[in-house]
Amino acid sequence: MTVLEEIVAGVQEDVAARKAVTSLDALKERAASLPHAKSCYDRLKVAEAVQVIAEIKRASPSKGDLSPIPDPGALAASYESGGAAVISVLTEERRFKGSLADLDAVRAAVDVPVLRKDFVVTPYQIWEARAHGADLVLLIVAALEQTVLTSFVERIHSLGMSALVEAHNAEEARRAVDAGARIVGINARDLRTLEVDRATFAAVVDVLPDHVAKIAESAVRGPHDVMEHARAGADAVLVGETLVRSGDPRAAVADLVAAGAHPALRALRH
Ligand SMILES: O=P(O)(O)OC[C@@H](O)[C@@H](O)c1c[nH]c2ccccc12
Repeated sequence: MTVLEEIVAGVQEDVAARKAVTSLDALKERAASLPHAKSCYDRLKVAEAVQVIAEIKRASPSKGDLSPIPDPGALAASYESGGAAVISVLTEERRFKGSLADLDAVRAAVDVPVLRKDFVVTPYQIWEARAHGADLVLLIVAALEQTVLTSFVERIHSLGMSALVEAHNAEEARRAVDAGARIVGINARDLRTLEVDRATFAAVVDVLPDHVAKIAESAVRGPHDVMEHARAGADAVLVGETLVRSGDPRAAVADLVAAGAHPALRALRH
């Protein structure tokens, strides 16, 4: 079994347990009582500057515990005040130590769009995302068959949310586009092996048509990496570990945002 398959097996058990407590109808009712999801595409595909998606991440299978996050809402608010365009919240419980409670805390604390980052393998999780106030939902190409991927993208869009469809190589990136994705993430970390290759984004991005919002995910250490991804054509970067370990998350986000808005990049982006 790959790491990805192991994580998905755990997620399936956890979803079954939550389903026994909260019915799909209850989720739908809760979703219907909420304000509409915020649109994300236009915020991420901004000609003037590369945007920052800042992640609330407690732990990971590759690094173990990262940094204690006693108050995810407060951390998200710091990210927002540093200029993050979107806040990503890991909700996978076993390996990333996230939860829907984290998503709730973040949703209550910020106005910017919120991404539910999990291993989505059933439509129930898409309804959960909406019922807990998410605007954007991650889908991982490597975890889903093509027909399922396509139907999940449609479901997310039909609920007024945006799908961030994650690929790790050119074939997966093509599948993301074929599935109707308008926002595609290219992950430098291979979720099957957890190995990181920072050159992945530049190697894969050319597969994506112009209209797609292109997100460089994982292993961004600082402003230099933002500039590098920007030159390769990124519209946004998604950053977790560097921010949660920074000690000053507002300033750390602001540094990345400033790099993304650097005048030298502007000419490239027009
Ligand atoms: O902490 P990093 O290296 O900055 O990475 C953030 C994000 O890209 C990573 O958490 C991630 C990308 N895709 C995922 C899919 C599932 C879980 C986690 C992820």
